[in-house]
Amino acid sequence: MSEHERDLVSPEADLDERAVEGALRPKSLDEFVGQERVREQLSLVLRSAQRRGKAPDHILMSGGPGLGKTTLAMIIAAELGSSLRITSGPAIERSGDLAAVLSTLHEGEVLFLDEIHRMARPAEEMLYVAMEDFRVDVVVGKGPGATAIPLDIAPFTLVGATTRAGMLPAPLRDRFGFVAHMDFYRPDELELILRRSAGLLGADLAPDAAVEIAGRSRGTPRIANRLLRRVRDYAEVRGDGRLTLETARAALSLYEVDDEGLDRLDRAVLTALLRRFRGGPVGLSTLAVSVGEEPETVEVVAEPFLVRSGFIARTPRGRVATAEAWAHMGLTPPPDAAFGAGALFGAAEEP
Ligand SMILES: Nc1ncnc2c1ncn2[C@@H]1O[C@H](COP(=O)(O)OP(=O)(O)OP(=O)(O)O)[C@@H](O)[C@H]1O
Repeated sequence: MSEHERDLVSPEADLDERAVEGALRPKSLDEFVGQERVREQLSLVLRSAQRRGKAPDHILMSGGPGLGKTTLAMIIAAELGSSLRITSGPAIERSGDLAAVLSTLHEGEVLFLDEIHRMARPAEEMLYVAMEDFRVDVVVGKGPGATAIPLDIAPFTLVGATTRAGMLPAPLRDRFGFVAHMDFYRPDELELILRRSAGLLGADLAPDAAVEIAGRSRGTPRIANRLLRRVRDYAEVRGDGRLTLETARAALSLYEVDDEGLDRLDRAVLTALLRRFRGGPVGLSTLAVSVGEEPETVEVVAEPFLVRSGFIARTPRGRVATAEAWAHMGLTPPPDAAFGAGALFGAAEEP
């Protein structure tokens, strides 16, 4: 499977794609589609801070890639009328890296720290103090002679983002005044996002084509916008430029993204599980070998969405196809199919 094919339904983006995405980002909370609860909560946090004339509490956003965390961080800064500084956990390898960022912040600035769970441990401790007391202790010298020189920093608001809130140490989590949990988007929300993006791209998107693309976008705005760009390409080259239902279907079938948003790898895994292993249970490695992939690829790339969509269940005895998987692939389950024989009943998840 080529990189390009897989990229179509991956929730991650490379630098080139992020540059393209910039043009499609909503600029205010009102423009931000979906996540109603988060939007309402956030709006309250920001308004009350503005009334008090203070920087709002630190904000943690948790949720998968492509759900709009960076976009929201930009909106927070814009709503507060302040500027945004962006860094990420992997970029902070030593506490000095963090000290350099913190000590150059201006009053009221918003610091967006993406993938905060991947920050170096010593930097974490420095961040605790900075968040609570707006102070950085800079250590000068080494060994027994080392001394910590306290340095005041400007009051700021930290916006941390993580795909795994559970992986954050409790002392760090506790220092956030508000945690925004970002969920996958409903198809009607994705439809709105697609219409908005089409408008910005100057594309003529038919309402039923928006429904079609939304249904294949895995609940993720980034994937929706990406599929929209591919359908637009197709419409421009092979059609008259209009994004009709027919064009959307033809384009997505060419790119092998099916009506549930499964791509070739997803379908290969399901086909192997159903045809070769009669729906399982089968171990991850055996399943991976049968589709010619590394177990890790199957586990990390394909499985999470297959499990989330209810096509595969992870049981202590291995992977099992559900009734939905048989139906989606247009196959008839054998009478002794695992999902019917109580294999799923009461089964705990495999670690
Ligand atoms: N609620 C939304 N309304 C409209 N567009 C959205 C929304 N959420 C995300 N998008 C669009 O989806 C794309 C990806 O969003 P964003 O970069 O904010 O995701 P992210 O959660 O920060 O992802 P990552 O963790 O990979 O950085 C952007 O082009 C953005 O404009």
